[in-house]
Amino acid sequence: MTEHKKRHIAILGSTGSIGTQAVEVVKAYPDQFQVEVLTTNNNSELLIQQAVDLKPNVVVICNEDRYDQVFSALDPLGIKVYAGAKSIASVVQMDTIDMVLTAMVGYAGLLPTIKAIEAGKSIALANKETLVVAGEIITRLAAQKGVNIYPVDSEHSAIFQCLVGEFHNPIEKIILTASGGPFRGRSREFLANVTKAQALKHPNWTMGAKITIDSATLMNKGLEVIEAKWLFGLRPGQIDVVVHPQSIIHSLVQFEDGSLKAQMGLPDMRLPIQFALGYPNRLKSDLPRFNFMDYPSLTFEQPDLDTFRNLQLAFDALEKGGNAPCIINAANEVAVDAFLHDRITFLEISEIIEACLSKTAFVQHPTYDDYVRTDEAARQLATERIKSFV
Ligand SMILES: NC(=O)C1=CN([C@@H]2O[C@H](COP(=O)(O)OP(=O)(O)OC[C@H]3O[C@@H](n4cnc5c(N)ncnc54)[C@H](OP(=O)(O)O)[C@@H]3O)[C@@H](O)[C@H]2O)C=CC1
Ligand SMILES: CC(=O)[C@@H](O)[C@H](O)COP(=O)(O)O
Ligand SMILES: [Mn+2]
Repeated sequence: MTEHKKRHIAILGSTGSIGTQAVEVVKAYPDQFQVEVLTTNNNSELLIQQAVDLKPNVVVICNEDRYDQVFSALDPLGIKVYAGAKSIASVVQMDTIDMVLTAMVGYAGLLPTIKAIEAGKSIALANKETLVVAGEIITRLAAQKGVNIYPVDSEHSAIFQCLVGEFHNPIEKIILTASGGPFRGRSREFLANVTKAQALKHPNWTMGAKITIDSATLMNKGLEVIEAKWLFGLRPGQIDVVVHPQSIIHSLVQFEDGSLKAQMGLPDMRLPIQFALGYPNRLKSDLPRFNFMDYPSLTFEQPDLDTFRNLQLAFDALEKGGNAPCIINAANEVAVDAFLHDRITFLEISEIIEACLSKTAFVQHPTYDDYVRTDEAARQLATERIKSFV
């Protein structure tokens, strides 16, 4: 990015946790960024507010029932308004966009990311589910189109930051840090009775509900292991997880000479967001600084894979390959939603994912259509399984 040319950004999921922080970042650097597109699922009020503030060319509201409300607020300002999920997949291809930040949650991120890459847009990737579901076709397509994917996820941003200046040096392994979530150190007996209110209390990060539950089950770390494989071209044996309850070291790279590089900082997503949006420049910021005296000990533990089954299931899916990660992602999305609606217990989340992994038809070399079919089949199986619990 030159100092004179603004980067034109589409923020998909602008009303969520990452989306609102991205809006904060772009507002802090008006000479660096121009927002072209904002999208939301349902949150018409916040979308209107953001659009009045940032004056994008286009907004998309997925929920078609709210189109009229958004249109009547934004059309007089000359902002185009579209409705429906399909519109997101087409607006990302607009000529005026340089970079697409994928900050929507879940499988819904896959198609817009494919369309954005097809149109040659740089990707700032928060939506880890995209790479979990279809990492092979996404990375192949990005390579074909010469598109860079910049990680936003804090661990992957940390690894990317460690790799800057080292891209010619092979990685021996990476170490993803995990907070351990709100139930770190707890037994399965304890987990049997935990509530959604307890699971939604992340010790270090304020995030959307789905990823917060994933952190509590350690599925977030499992998804991140798979995300890392595709982002950094690693074999399963090159990815370790260590529990680091303070979330200060965001992850590490070990090189072939044995040297370890880590990226550290206070847990604040605005930093990885602005690193991805501004790459290769580090933008001067007044975000709070880390003080060693506030953290007299940084500690590390082994993850407990017997208690937190989801992390093991994600390693299993990674090892199996093909559509297995797509299966666990779909089952997890359905199970987490059911847990958030008090329809299943915390431990039943893993039971559902395990059942879907063993019962959904396996495809070794999936096409995009295979992923769509796998996602549907695994969701259906998970839904049936949930009904059988009631
Ligand atoms: N939050 C964080 O700190 C981190 C998040 N991530 C990843 O970033 C992504 C976003 O997470 P987060 O911001 O926490 O999530 P949120 O739930 O806070 O926000 C999700 C955003 O996506 C929109 N959205 C939800 N469902 C759909 C859909 N089906 N189609 C289109 N848009 C949709 C939401 O709209 P509405 O407001 O109407 O619901 C909202 O704007 C996830 O993939 C997550 O794993 C990664 C690292 C850290
Ligand atoms: C902020 C971020 O990147 C999250 O993915 C975070 O890592 C969640 O923390 P844990 O999954 O380690 O609890
Ligand atoms: Mn993360």
